Amino acid sequence: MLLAIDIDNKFTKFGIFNFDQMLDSFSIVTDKNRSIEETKLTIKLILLDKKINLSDIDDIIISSVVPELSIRYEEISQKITNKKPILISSGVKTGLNIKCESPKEVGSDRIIRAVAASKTYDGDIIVISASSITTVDYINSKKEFLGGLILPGIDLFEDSLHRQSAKLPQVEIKKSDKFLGNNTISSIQSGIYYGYQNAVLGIVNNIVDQYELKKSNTVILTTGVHSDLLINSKFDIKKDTTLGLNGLKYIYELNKNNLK
Ligand SMILES: Nc1ncnc2c1ncn2[C@@H]1O[C@H](COP(=O)(O)OP(=O)(O)O)[C@@H](O)[C@H]1O
Ligand SMILES: CC(C)(COP(=O)(O)O)[C@@H](O)C(=O)NCCC(=O)O
Repeated sequence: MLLAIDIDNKFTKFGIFNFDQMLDSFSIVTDKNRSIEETKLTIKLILLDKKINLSDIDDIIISSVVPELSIRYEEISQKITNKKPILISSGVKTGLNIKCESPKEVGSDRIIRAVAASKTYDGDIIVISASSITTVDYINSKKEFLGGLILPGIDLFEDSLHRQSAKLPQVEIKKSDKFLGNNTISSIQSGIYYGYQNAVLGIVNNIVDQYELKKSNTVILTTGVHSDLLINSKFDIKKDTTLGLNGLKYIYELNKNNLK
C-alpha cells in the first residue's frame, strides 16, 4: 500500500492507497513540537483503528511546505518502509510544466493539487485552496502551471481585526445571511465573509477575464477547510477535498521506478 502525506501549515493529511483506490484518509494538526516517535505512534494508532498495519505500507510519498517537518517525516518513513520516501522536490516528475520564475520555490502543496486537477480535467483549470492561507492558481489547457495568487484566508482576516483593535471581539466564522450587520459581531461576520468571498471570487473573475477563459472549457475547483464559504451562484465551483492526496498518488506513479 502507498501512504501519501500532505504536510501543510495547519493540517497534515494522510491518504492510504491500494493500487488506484484511496482506501481511507485522515488528518492531524501540523505540530512542529511533536517528536518523531510521537508522530510515528500517532500514525500507527490511527491506521490500526482503520485496520491497517504499519507493515502494510510499502511506499510513502510526501509533500511538505513546512521544511522542519520534511526531515522528520523522511525519517519516520524510513523507519516504516526501510526505504527513502519520495519527497516532492525539483528532481521529481510531475507531468506539469511549471511556468514560474523559480519552479522549486512554488509550494509543493500547490503543485500536487494542480497535478491532480490537470490529470482529472481537460481545458483551463483554476484551483483554489481555501485554507488559512489561500491560494488561487491557474493551469491552462496545455497543462502549464502559469502561477497564481497567495492571500490571507478568512481566519487570518478575522484574527487581524481582533489583534489590531481594542474593541473588536473574536467571532465565529460563518456564512452571513444578512449583508449589513446591525451589531459589532454580525458586522464583523459579514465583513470577513463577504470580504473573503469577494476577494477570492474577484480573483477568479480576473483570471477568467485576463486569460479570456470560456465558461464551457473552464473548471474551477476548491479544496481546504473554508471551501463551503466560496460556493456561490456566480461561478460553478466544484469542491474536491482529495485533490492534494490524489496529486501525490499520480506523482508516485510517475516516479515509483526510481525508488531506492
Ligand atoms: N481540527 C482538525 N483536526 C484535524 N484535521 C482537520 C481539522 N479540521 C480540519 N481538518 C482537516 O484538514 C483539512 C483542511 O486542511 P486545509 O484547509 O487544506 O489546511 P492547510 O491550512 O493545512 O492547507 C480538512 O479537509 C480536514 O480533513
Ligand atoms: C502558499 C503556502 C503558504 C500555502 O500553504 P498552506 O495554506 O496550504 O499550508 C505554501 O504553498 C507555501 O509555503 N508556498 C511557498 C511559496 C510559493 O508557493 O510561491
